[in-house]
Amino acid sequence: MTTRPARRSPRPETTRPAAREEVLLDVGAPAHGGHCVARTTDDPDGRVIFVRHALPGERVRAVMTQKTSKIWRADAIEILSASPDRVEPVWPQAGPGGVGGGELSHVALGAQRTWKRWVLADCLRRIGGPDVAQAVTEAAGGTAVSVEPLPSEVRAEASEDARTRALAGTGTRTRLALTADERGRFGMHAFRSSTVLDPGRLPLAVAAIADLGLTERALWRRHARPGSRLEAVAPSVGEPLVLIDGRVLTAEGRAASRRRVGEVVDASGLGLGELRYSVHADGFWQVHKDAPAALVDAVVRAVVTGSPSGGGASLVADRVAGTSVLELYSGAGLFTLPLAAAGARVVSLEGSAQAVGDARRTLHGYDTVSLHTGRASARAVDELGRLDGTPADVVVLDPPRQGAGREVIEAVAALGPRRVVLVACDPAALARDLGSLLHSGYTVRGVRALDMFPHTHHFETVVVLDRH
Ligand SMILES: C[S@@+](CC[C@H](N)C(=O)[O-])C[C@H]1O[C@@H](n2cnc3c(N)ncnc32)[C@H](O)[C@@H]1O
Repeated sequence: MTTRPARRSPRPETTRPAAREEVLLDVGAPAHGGHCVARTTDDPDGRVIFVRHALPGERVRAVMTQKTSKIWRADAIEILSASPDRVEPVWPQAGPGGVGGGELSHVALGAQRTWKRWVLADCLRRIGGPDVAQAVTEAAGGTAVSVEPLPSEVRAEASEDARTRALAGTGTRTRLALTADERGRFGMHAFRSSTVLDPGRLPLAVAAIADLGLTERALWRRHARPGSRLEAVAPSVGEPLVLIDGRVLTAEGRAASRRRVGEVVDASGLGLGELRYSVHADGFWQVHKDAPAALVDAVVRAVVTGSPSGGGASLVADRVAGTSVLELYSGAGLFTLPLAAAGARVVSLEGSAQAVGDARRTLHGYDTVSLHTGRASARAVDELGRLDGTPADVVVLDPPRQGAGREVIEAVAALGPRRVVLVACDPAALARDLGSLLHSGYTVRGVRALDMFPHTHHFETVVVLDRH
């Protein structure tokens, strides 16, 4: 997810307990959503409390933050016995009672990936069921799927400089959203709340955004009303842009003449050189600076070889030519371009007309591509999935957080492509979508998980399935 944190529906205001209530908790395994399962120390069989800012194996003092008939939540405020994986948080303002979006910043980066690995396996088992869990484990070589770091984190974690290692996973977000408080100062929402807090120096953002002083400088406040939304974008080509309530500004705060930015993705590992995109500054684009290249590599390899991993530069141009691909949830054409450049015929479907407009600009030179605007549905899959009357060879899906859902997945299976490549930013939705595919004649061939959102609980998974 994400992604630029996707536009959200109105924030669920946490049902805070009327009086402050503190509890002592023994913390168990991580659960999907960035918290751990915990129970009070005096009642190990008692009701589960989902605790944030803690680590498995810790004993913590926590303050209850939500108590409903369905869920009890708490924030760890004092660590009574600390996990060896606990570190000085890279973003203290995202700690207990703080802003959302950095909920794992107290966890060593390697342990964050172990956490996500556990959550993926747990979702596959609990939500997908034993067949789904087993199919994915077998495709991963008989073990739980590892969540891999992206190149920036690999470099930072291997650094000889302790400070660089400690800051690994920071400075990588090229998109960021803020909201103005009642005084017009830009900040971030507290977790599950409409309250706007000062997020500090925005450590997860790339330097080009962090250096804009978005939360401090009067330059930006001048354009704000209470509740104003600010989006900052640091593209791979050119200067950053700042959008305040849709108005586009340069890094100096002057009105900008462009709404689109250029993005370049290095696909030389696939033998495709540099891919050039044109995208609206407020449109969807993968937020980690390494994510577009990592995902393009995984998805194109998956389409061609059945495995999202591996090397071999010349593999694409040799083997994708003539392949027909139906791509659903195609955004601004992140995967459409390399697939077309490699010689595939691509029919893509995307819900946002603006994103399809961007893809048209990027892909204007390709007559092997047909771009459609519309909602992914069984009917759309049926209508678009046959190229020259023959079902597409491969279907690529990269749905939003809620997943593709049974209707779309069953329509894909009914179309009968020989291969399906499913990209998922939510492991629970992935488990559901995989369950539908496995029960419709597909088998898992390859899987890869990428830590595209360090210091949060989010990650991305690419799964390849072949028809049996
Ligand atoms: C996770 S993004 C992936 C985009 C692209 N693959 C990328 O990585 O840049 C999901 C995309 O699905 C689109 N979308 C969301 N719901 C949709 C729906 N019901 N039908 C079609 N597209 C949808 C969104 O506009 C967004 O562009």
